[in-house]
Amino acid sequence: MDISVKAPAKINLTLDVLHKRPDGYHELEMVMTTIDLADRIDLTEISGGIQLESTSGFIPFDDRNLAYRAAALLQQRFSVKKGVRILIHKEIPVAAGLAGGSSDAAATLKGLNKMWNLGLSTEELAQLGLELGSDVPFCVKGGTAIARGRGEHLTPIAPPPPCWVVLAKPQHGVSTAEVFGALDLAEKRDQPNLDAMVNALEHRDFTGVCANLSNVLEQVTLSTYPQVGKLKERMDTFGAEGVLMSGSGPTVFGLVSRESLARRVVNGLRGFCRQVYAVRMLGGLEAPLLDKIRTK
Ligand SMILES: C[C@](O)(CO)[C@H](O)COP(=O)(O)OP(=O)(O)OC[C@H]1O[C@@H](n2ccc(N)nc2=O)[C@H](O)[C@@H]1O
Ligand SMILES: Nc1ncnc2c1ncn2[C@@H]1O[C@H](COP(=O)(O)OP(=O)(O)OP(=O)(O)O)[C@@H](O)[C@H]1O
Repeated sequence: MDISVKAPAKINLTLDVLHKRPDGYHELEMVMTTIDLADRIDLTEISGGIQLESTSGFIPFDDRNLAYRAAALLQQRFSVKKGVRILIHKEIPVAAGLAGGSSDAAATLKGLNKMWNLGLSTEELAQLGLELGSDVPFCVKGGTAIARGRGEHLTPIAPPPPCWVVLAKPQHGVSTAEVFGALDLAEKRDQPNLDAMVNALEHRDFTGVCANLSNVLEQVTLSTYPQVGKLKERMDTFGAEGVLMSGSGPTVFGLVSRESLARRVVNGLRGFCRQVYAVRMLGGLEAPLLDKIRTK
């Protein structure tokens, strides 16, 4: 059986770091949502082992790849003898703060659950996903959610109102571990107003969503990479109605209510940045409409 799974990127509408935990991770509180910028994972059953190919040369092809590790985890945990060839059609920029690798891992877990008839629930897949990375449980479930803990305690909330998301990814990538490592929790920081964001989402209040975009990691990444700040300024100047860095960065996103304005922002940014995209929010649409697993 061949299976094809869509693996959408996420953005963080808010991101707060509450404290550092004894296990070295940080306790987070954030609002995450999926967007219609997606990799596609094609899975083909083979007699044994794991083979991985990708349209992108920028990702590892061995057991450092999160999709590879997702397949290996299922093989080991459930004594699966069958193998799989994984083809990753890469559209999400790498090391960008958009959870590209995590979403590939989540899609691989979901696709192989079906291909190998494992009968695992979404909750069980999310728990397995946490062994691969903090963003994987959210990527398994999708939609729009408050994420707490390392990112695995998920409360579904209302999706953002329909709008355009313009993304600009500077040429360099960013290491998530380095950004968390450079965060000084003793320093005063502008913490997001979670209630105000949730309220704006519930009321489909686009202006309220834009006004409450906030990410405490932004200042950390920005101080190492001033280009991120410049991109934010330009996005704002060209007319984006709300602008923020996603996750640990360096991708900057702008929310725009009208398509014509989204085009203007994209055209404006193209002179400064090679990787610019305009996509729609998914945020909850994907569950019924796209879900996602197509059997060929
Ligand atoms: C920044 C976010 O993208 C926000 O959505 C995520 O928190 C990062 O998720 P991720 O890339 O799946 O992160 P992981 O692969 O689990 O962790 C990478 C590194 O980030 C740091 N990390 C990550 C998550 C977390 N809650 N606390 C941390 O301190 C740790 O140093 C860890 O070694
Ligand atoms: N399938 C994959 N796709 C992209 N990167 C991968 C993949 N598997 C492993 N990686 C490695 O993971 C690192 C982070 O890449 P990724 O694109 O997932 O970052 P990110 O979008 O910043 O993630 P997050 O937002 O979850 O922190 C890269 O250095 C890359 O080499």
